[in-house]
Amino acid sequence: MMQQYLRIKADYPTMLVFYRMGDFYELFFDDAEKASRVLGITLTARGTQNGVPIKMAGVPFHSLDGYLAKLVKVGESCAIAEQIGDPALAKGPVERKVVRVVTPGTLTDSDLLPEKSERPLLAMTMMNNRKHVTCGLAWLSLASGALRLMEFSGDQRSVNVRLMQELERIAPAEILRGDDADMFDDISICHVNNVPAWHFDVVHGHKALLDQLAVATLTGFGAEGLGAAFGAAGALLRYAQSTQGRGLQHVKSLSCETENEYIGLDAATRRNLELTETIRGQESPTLFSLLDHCRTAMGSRLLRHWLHHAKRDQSVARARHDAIAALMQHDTTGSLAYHLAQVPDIERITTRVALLSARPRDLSALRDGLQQLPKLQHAMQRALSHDNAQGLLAKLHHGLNEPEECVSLLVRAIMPEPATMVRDGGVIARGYDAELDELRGLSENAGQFLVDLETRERERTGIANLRVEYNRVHGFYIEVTNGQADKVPEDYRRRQTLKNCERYITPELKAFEDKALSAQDRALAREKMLYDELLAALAPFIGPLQAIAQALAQVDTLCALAEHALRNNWCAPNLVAEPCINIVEGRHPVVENQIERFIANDCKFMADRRLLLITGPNMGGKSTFMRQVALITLLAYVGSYVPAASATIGPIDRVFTRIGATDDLAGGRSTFMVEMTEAATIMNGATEHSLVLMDEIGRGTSTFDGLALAWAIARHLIESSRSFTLFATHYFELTQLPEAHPTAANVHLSAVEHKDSIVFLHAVQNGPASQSYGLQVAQLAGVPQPVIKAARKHLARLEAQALDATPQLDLFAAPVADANDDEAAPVAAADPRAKELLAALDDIDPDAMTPREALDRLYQLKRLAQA
Ligand SMILES: Nc1ncnc2c1ncn2[C@@H]1O[C@H](COP(=O)(O)OP(=O)(O)OP(=O)(O)O)[C@@H](O)[C@H]1O
Repeated sequence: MMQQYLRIKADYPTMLVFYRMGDFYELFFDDAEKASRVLGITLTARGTQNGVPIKMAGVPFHSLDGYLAKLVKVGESCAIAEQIGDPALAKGPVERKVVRVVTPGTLTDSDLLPEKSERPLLAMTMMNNRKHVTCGLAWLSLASGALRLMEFSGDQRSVNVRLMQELERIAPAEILRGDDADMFDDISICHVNNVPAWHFDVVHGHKALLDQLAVATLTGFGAEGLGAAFGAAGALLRYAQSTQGRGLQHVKSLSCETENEYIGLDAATRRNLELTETIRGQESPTLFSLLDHCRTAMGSRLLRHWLHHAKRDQSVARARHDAIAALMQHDTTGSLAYHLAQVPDIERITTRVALLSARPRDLSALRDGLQQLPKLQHAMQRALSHDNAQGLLAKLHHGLNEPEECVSLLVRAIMPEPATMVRDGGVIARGYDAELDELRGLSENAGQFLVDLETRERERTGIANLRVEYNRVHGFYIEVTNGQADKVPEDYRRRQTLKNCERYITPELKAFEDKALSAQDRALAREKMLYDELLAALAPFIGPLQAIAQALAQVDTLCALAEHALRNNWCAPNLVAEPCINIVEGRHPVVENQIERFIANDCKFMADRRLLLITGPNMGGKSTFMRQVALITLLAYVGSYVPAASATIGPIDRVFTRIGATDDLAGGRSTFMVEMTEAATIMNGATEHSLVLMDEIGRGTSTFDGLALAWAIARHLIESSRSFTLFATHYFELTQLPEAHPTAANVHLSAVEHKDSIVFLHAVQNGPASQSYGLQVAQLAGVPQPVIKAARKHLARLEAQALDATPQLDLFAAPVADANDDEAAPVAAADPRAKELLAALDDIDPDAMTPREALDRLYQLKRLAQA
């Protein structure tokens, strides 16, 4: 047996091999140790190898999926070796074979997959031509069958940056790369697998794609001219097929993403805008958690995809705006939502049908879900009459046509409420197969036979409490209590003795038992065969079912967006050709739901107003305002309505953000390093169609370095990038920028002082802020009074000094003398007037003065100070 195990293990050296032994799956050697550590199962030993005990750990067969889920979550891959031979016939160990391989990127089991997100498998390769590098990506969501390719090139550095951005966007669960590649060593976002480099052969990859899609050319998919991406696709398909142990008949189409198809969002921006994950890595509150009113998991997954993939092409978003308008106007969302809630995850069920792993309840749910389609079409009818809806909604309406042949097959074949597993029987409907019905009849009629037999035997023996019964272990028997045992006839054979009774069998009952049990076995075998045939018969419907799933997902997502827009009074954005962003009374979509009274703010960018310098107190709402502008812009391009009174937005190619300072200690970068890396990305990538958010750049270093950098960065953005930029800062010196640069303007968030405290108005107003209220905010935050007092004193001194310094901005003036010293002396060193004052004070002997002299001296000191 161990030899057999080692043979299997040799084929799957990097995976955990689960080896079926009776009711358990066992792991051995290092696999056992790792599994026991990750899963918390007991590590034991069995036998020895070369005198060393063989480590072993096992899990019961019925709880395998739960354990697999845990392992996959931590990035482990597993191979499941089942017994495939018949133990009764086997000489030596039963034959075993790996029937299933589970890896993080190739999951299709509903128990192992997250419902609302995809877990794509991605293959990547880089081809070098002198200094020119081309990166090819291919990725596949096995659970939906969506296969995508992409290629980009440039010098090594720019390709690396781009690659990281794409990986953040695609968020693969598992990455494949050639075992010769050393350039992707620093990828830490998911599990990376090395496969032989020759798997990435371009010619072979091209052929693999043609075979997979059953076409003669890839031109129709827009894939002409690709190279490296074909190589990646070849490696990807080979790996995916090997894990499933069969072809991938649901992977039927291909889409090629072009470089500039989507509004570019780099990794930091996706995080900062909290699209689908908060900055702390939680699921809510995010834009996705806010908008996800979807009734199906397909809709939720599509919404998540849309949020990360806003297309630059305005017509895509416009068609969605029109569809939402139609759904809102005719108040169709309620009835649509009701019917959508009855629809199962048709996309993933279809995949399991294609992989022949669909369970009976998948098929009954598919049947019931498909029967909702006419009702959904009916519910959409009214919205269709809306003028704007001729486009997208009409297409989707058509896409929901019921596949009658498929539904009628499922209705005929599957019981209304089938059993969970085919092996338990009770799955195939009555009337579908005459032979099955007959076999079932035989075992089901047993009930009547047994009742009759019981009556007859009671009469024959005169035992009134005699019972005929059945259990799984002993089969059929006649039970007689001990007191009546003397009445038992000759032909009763004892089967079992219990404390109070005896159990017997008769020749007649034995003959019946043989017939009934064999009929049951045959019925189960027949059902299994019919079920397999049914899955095969469903194969032609895979394409149409995938199309229906896509239409359903879109209807669901649009319906969710319409519902949110209705409930929160959002408006339809207007996407235009001239460069501008004009938001009137905009709100932050997430924050407006969290606080009672959100103050709406306008934001206006146009050709001659490109950079807004935002000043204002801490807590004044600067970050919220900047984020809301980015989110409204993005939402408009996603195709959603937006939280504003009106929004007119021109072409946008990328959104960049530099918000908040976080350490990347794991990545070995300090706060300031992260800040500057992000700023560098922005200045290298932003164009005049980009929207840039810069929040307090430069605060991670010394005041003067920071101020100098912030100044230079702002100037670069104004003069070179010419992007639409929101630039929040606490450096008041920067508010002078608009004087020299007319495309920059000052705005500020206002606050008013009330006694010693401060009230934030959260309203964006023109012009720079007058003060920063840092101490008041610190007081609000509970900083102890003595500290506030000391700070206030120190601030007064610093301000006095600043007044004396050159009024013009002088970045490289000498820094303040010892700022920690509480005494006046160091100040005197810097100021000749103070020196004079101090000298005059020194001259005074208060004890030797009359009150009159003292008063005179006081006036003299005052004059000195004012001189
Ligand atoms: N427009 C608004 N209407 C009502 N409340 C708001 C508004 N904007 C912000 N707030 C509230 O003020 C809080 C602080 O906002 P925000 O973080 O944007 O301030 P900030 O100016 O960026 O502060 P800091 O300079 O300290 O980063 C938010 O948590 C929110 O509750």
